[in-house]
Amino acid sequence: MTAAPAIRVRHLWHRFGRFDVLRDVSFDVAHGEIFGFIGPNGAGKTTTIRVMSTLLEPLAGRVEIDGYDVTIDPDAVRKIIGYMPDHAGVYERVTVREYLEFFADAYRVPTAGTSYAVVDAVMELTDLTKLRDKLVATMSKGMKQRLQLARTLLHDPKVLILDEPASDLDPRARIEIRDLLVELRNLGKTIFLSSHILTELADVCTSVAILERGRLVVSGPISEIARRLEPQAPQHAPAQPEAPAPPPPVLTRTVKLRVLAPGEAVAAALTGMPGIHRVAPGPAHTVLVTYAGDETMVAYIVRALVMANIGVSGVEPERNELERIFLEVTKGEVQ
Ligand SMILES: Nc1ncnc2c1ncn2[C@@H]1O[C@H](COP(=O)(O)OP(=O)(O)OP(=O)(O)O)[C@@H](O)[C@H]1O
Repeated sequence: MTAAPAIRVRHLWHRFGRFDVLRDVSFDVAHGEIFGFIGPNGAGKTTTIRVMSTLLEPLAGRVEIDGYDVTIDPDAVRKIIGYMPDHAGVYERVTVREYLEFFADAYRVPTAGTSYAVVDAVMELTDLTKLRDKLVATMSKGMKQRLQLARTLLHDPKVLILDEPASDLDPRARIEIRDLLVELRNLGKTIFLSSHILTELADVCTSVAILERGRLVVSGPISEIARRLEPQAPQHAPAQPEAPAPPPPVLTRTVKLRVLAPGEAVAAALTGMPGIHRVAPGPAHTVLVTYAGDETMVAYIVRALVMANIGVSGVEPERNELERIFLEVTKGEVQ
């Protein structure tokens, strides 16, 4: 493994006409990550991806894939990446197998004569073996998306760059793509994916970069960003103010608990516990507990309930970490 990150973007600028589409974008993607590149429509995600995939020369800045500069060494980059554009068409009048054999030849993948073992392996991995003789034209959108992903895997790329891989998919197809991405990561691939819908693949991402109007708002591992956004204790006692200063805003989280007792019993058990802000009924016989603090508070809450003889059968954050980060760092242009 090289010392260089899988993807390194430095001070990337791009302009279409007089419009700055990317403005000083910098971030790193470590090897083995599933990295979510998130931003609203028009934020500049596809433009960044096209630069990373050697399809567009940046106006300024530098992008490296596994240490290779996309402008200086595009051929080396193309061998390392598997790029799946958004809304790419597929050839319709061929079978799944014919489609993949065609691209295996186009990529000059060694095929051991006409046996195309690599196509078999990729179909197996992407769960397309059963559909091998199916005409592409008759496949659902989700299946076609899987076929596209299979195509990007034929030359065994180290880094997958997927532009909106789950857009327009129904929930089942989305889950299937998500599971496949996790499997690919377990095989050692680095996966860079973009999305304008926050919740789409958020739960599989290990790190994210959030782009808004061509500028990077935040990037890094989700847990680290969340920690950075934790309210900090004041460093110094404030000088004696004339009038009492308004209290600083307290950032809170809400956890949804499934409990084997009425909500009033939960409220009674948690009343007076430091950090608890609110206990309210939640959907479908759950209780929403709002608290200040980090995840250890959840452990204290559960312990307090168990000590009060209240069984807890489920614990889930009302909003996942990424959604919380999003709401705090963006200006509200994201779904
Ligand atoms: N070839 C082009 N010529 C002129 N303007 C362009 C071109 N490509 C993109 N743009 C503009 O650049 C901005 C960023 O586009 P880009 O496609 O990178 O955004 P995006 O974040 O991928 O959005 P989406 O989620 O809609 O795909 C948009 O305002 C878009 O209209």
